[in-house]
Amino acid sequence: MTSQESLLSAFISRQRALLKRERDADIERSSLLLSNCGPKLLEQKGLALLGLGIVGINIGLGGKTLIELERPSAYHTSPVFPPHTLRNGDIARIEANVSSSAAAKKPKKPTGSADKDKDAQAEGVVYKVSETKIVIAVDPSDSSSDDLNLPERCRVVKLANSVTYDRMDRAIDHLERAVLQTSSSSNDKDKSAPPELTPLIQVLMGMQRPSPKLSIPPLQFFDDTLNPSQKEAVRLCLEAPEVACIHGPPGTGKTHTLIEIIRQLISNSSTRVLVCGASNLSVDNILERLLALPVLDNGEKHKLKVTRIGHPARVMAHEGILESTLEVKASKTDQAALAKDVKNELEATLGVLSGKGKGAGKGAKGKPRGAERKKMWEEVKALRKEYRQREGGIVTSVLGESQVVLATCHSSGGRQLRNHQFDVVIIDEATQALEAVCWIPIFKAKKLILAGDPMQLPPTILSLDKDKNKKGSKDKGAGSKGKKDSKTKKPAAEKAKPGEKKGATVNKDLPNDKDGTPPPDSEDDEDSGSESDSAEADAQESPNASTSKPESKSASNKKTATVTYPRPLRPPHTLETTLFDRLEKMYGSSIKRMLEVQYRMHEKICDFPSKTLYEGRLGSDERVKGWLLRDLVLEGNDGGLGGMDEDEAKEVLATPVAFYDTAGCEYFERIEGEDGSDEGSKSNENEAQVVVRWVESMVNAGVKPWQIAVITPYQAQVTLLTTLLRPTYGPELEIGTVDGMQGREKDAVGISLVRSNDKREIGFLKEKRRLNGGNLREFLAINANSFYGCLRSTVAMTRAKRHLCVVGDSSTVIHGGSYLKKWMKWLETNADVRYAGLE
Ligand SMILES: Nc1ncnc2c1ncn2[C@@H]1O[C@H](COP(=O)(O)OP(=O)(O)OP(=O)(O)O)[C@@H](O)[C@H]1O
Repeated sequence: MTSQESLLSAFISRQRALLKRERDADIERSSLLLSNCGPKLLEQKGLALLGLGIVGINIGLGGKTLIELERPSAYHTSPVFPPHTLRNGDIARIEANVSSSAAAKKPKKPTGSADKDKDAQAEGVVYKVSETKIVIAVDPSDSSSDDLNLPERCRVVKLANSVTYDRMDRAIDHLERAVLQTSSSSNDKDKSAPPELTPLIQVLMGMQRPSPKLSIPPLQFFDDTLNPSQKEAVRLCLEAPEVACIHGPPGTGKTHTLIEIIRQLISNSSTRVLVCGASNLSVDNILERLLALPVLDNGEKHKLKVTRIGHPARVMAHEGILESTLEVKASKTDQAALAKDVKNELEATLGVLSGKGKGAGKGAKGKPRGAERKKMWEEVKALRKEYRQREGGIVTSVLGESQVVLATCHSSGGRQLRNHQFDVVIIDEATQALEAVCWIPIFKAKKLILAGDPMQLPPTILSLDKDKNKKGSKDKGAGSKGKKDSKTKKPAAEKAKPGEKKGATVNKDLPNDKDGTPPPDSEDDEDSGSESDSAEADAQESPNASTSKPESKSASNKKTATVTYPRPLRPPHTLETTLFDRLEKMYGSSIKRMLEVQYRMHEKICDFPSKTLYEGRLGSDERVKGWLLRDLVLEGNDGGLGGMDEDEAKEVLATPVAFYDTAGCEYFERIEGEDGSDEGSKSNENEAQVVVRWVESMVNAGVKPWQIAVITPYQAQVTLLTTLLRPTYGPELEIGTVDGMQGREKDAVGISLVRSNDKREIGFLKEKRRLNGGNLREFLAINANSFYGCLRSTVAMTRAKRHLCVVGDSSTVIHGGSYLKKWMKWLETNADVRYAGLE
């Protein structure tokens, strides 16, 4: 084996081992839950829906059987489901709804076990879910769920999603076969010819340098309002032969820039673009903006030919979204009528067989049995085959005509896109996607554009939590995600001892690197610098310059070391290292552009993140840099000053950043745990009262509740604040962890930091990406002993547009590592500091 081959093998083995560990952690989490909890408890935890009846059986794309379930009025007073976590794409099982007492009499079988009661259950994917109806798509090729002999009364239980892992594993197998040019990977049985080793794959895997820039004609921007850094990013992406990255800090117009790139790419050629996102929301966000655009084509206005694969997360947001789905488009083709006849026949036969859907005349008890049933199943199989063939032709023609196809990274690996190739693949939110999931669409194109912000939240990794739990980590806040942040400066106590290889404890069970391969990618080549390094060292180099110096390295490195790019491929240290991170490290700034003007925040709100996270280069657009609540209220917020004295109101509204410091007040946190251990979520009653007073002053001064959000990292504090604020201000005032807050912004944002104790302990607030985090995400954290079924929110200082108010105990928070220490110092100097106890 050459040294390059052993390097590639080491990288692939590490990816596989990390993915396996992640899959195991996920399975362990689900099966622990499923085997430990009865159905009632599962429903309470949002993982099951009980007492459902089947109301319809239809056929969806791919010949899948769509089983519709609702809450029958016979069992429930309300048809509305209780709160649950079943979402599109989740794997779920429909099973008999036996009562707990009946189940207790039977010998116990773990609900999550593979040993299935085949007669009374079917496994599938959540296809659609509304307040009152859930549709599960069952794949007929999974023979165990073919017979649909489902019970009268069912429940739906959420299962571990192995499909995602299977697709990622296959992508890594594919990668191995491509880079080593073997006909089979060490992991799979596929003996076909190895996939083409394109220049893109070679660049991504460090086998060749990026090729010289493409020469492109002078650019005519569709949107001439793009700022210079956005235009630069567009140019970089168009000129890059293989790969380009856009670094978009919060509110800098990342999506805006991507839209221009897509328009440029498809404007004058037959270029086809696959646009992927880490989440359905990010895909829909781009789709919505594309649908709003007219495109000039031969002098005439035409809508873009856009197709969305998979089910949109927000169907109602834009009427065109649903119209753009492959499903709806396919149903409108000329060939669709023929397929529809087959589909109707198929649905009718299935209805008879299940005794439920269309064609079921005899009721559940009159379902055909024996030979008659067998014969009907043969018919179903033949009809399904015919339907699939017809439908396959339709799908190919719809996709073939599309200039832009949009899908999540995961769903780009589905049957519909099999054998479809594109010129360019764009991955949005790439800094929140595992590298392996990015490879699913990468194989479908010759060129890759990644967009994201490595300074916001990394992908959620469950296996890191396991490691942390094993190591006795105490804090189980939203930060039970892994801690590693490639840019996070660690406080001295957390740094490795001299000679100790960082990551050694985490990776004990991973395969050793072969001789001669570089050590795993770790934090040791960065971020060991002093606290003050970031801002001043940043001034030395432009992030957009093609340079041989690394960006944001430790102070000493920055001052002395010159790094030669490209740097070799390294096996990842953790799955939190994204493809974006890795490429940045391998090729430096030559393949990346940072967007440098933000359009969201008052410049004061932007100042701290800019200095500490973005090397002081995040500027504010003229229109937003000075905007205050005062302007909002006085200029047509149709309201008076809510009874507040005008001068007083003006003062309240004229402050971009306020800090209520509770240091010395002894406003101590409370730990919400069954056993009172430090494991539980935390709340802070006195601090919550300060937040209430802040909200009161805002509203009294004329700010509307819908213009305000309160964010806190702890679920217990969210609950407390909700109890205190909701009765007065209603649901318009957003509090904490609502998943719909992802990517949102508010005019006034209050952050309640909660932590205050005399031990000076502070847990997951340490993660600086979490504080900056542009995305609020829900996170179900589970460990071996207990289930934290709460939806957590990310504290996001960059959500605020005109006013940010921080409430917390600086004397505790200052011990949360260098980033928080810096933040507390910054607040002391720059914010309007109000000592909570005195006011
Ligand atoms: N060149 C520009 N001129 C004027 N406004 C702009 C420009 N670029 C972006 N914006 C505005 O800035 C806001 C943020 O843009 P966009 O949603 O594209 O940013 P983003 O980086 O994708 O956001 P997020 O931080 O949520 O990821 C939008 O209101 C957008 O209209």
